[in-house]
Amino acid sequence: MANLQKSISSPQELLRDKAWARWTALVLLASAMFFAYIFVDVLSPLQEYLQSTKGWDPSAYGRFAGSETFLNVFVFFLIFAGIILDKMGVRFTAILAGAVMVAGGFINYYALTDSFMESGLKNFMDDFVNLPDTWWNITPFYDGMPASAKLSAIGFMIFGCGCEMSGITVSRGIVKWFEGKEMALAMGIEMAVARLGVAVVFLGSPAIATFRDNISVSRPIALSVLLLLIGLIGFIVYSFMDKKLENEMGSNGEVKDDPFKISDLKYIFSSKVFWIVALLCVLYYSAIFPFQKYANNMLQCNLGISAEAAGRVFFVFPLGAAAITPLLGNFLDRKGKGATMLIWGAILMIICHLTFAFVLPATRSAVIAYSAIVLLGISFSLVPASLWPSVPKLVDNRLLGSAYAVIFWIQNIGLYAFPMIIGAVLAATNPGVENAMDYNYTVPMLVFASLGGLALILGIILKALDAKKHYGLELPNIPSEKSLEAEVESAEG
Ligand SMILES: C[C@H](N)C(=O)N[C@@H](CCCCN)C(=O)O
Repeated sequence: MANLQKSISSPQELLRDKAWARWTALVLLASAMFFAYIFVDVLSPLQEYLQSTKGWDPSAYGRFAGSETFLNVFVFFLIFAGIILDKMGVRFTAILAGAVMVAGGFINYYALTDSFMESGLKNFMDDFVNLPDTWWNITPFYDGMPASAKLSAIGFMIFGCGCEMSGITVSRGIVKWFEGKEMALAMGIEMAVARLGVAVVFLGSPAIATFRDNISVSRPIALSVLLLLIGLIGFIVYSFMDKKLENEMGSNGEVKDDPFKISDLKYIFSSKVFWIVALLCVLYYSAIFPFQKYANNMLQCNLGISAEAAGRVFFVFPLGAAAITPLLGNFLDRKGKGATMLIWGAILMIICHLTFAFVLPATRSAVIAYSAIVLLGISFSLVPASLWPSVPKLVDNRLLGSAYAVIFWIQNIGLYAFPMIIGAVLAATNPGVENAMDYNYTVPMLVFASLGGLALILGIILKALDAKKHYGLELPNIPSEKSLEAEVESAEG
């Protein structure tokens, strides 16, 4: 109805009504996310080389990997990012987020260069950036951690602020350009492009690091900082389009929201349906991204194969998700069924993790491994394709940036905690195991399956609540011609 009212009161065509313009805006926003996701995982396939050339043992690597979410979770950066987004708008926040990613990326690159190793800063990091390594220590540094890992962690945590800030800004930007149009398809394409970034990196990063048999871990990271810079330029170009659209909206009598006030955050925090979505998000994603960190080794242990071979099996996961997410987004735009898709996504995830827990160790079958990974890819399309486009149906537009930010913040807590929890569970259930190929992953996989079980319960509650309160989660984003005609008739008479 809101869209219909907008179209009744705004006869002049806006920039976002032109297909070429809104899809160009999407290309600019999605490219920046593609480059960001490349950076997120650029070092993931290089663990072995980080150890041999920079002395990073598994704990140094683990602390570095966990640092990405540190400032977002513990310094509440994501909450501030949401407030900045709602107060300052998409274009300011996009450029800020892009610049923060470049700055963090550059620090991470510098930490891995020879110049850093010869600098006074290295000695400073060795001597002064130390914290006692006790069991409760959740900081990204510990005494004895290589200086390059410490500075990399600082760079990565700054990058993580920019990356998550970009994530919420891009979602907000897509709503701005695609609301009432192909919104879920656009979000699906944006996420698909990001997944391609992850797939590209697992093949490209080792090839670039070992170019001409001269191993350099700083080479792929230098290239990805360059890509982040291109992403920032994309955000700057986007900001001109955003400005033009906003000017048109102002001069066209387009619905103007009340300005955002921080006290309005109480509407988000007091909304029951918002909490259900946020909890569903943290439970579901905690069984996906942290699983990704252990998947290679889990496949190695269950199938008795090398890390490279396991990587090739797991490669179909981001690729499959990239292929299916836009199709499901398109389905959601035209047919709806968002809450049902969330439920099916959780069911498929439970089946996959239970297969990894019980069936794979018993059969050691590559066919079963591939089938489960493909199913998980479908699950990882169903949930993101329906979750993110559903948020605008639950939250007022002017609070949308903050709403995405709070969901990301809660999700980031899970993303920070679960890699550690799973590591601890793996160690506790495999006492005395020394060879990394000999781990039994049944209990960790059961933990992931339980997260899926809880997400499923929340999905069912969400669907029931939607049926009662009519949020429209099961309705299409693009109103059918019939329903538009009916609305026009009722508006006229
Ligand atoms: C990790 C990040 N917080 C996240 O949730 N990413 C989502 C995409 C959210 C939409 C970004 N515009 C993902 O599925 O990767």
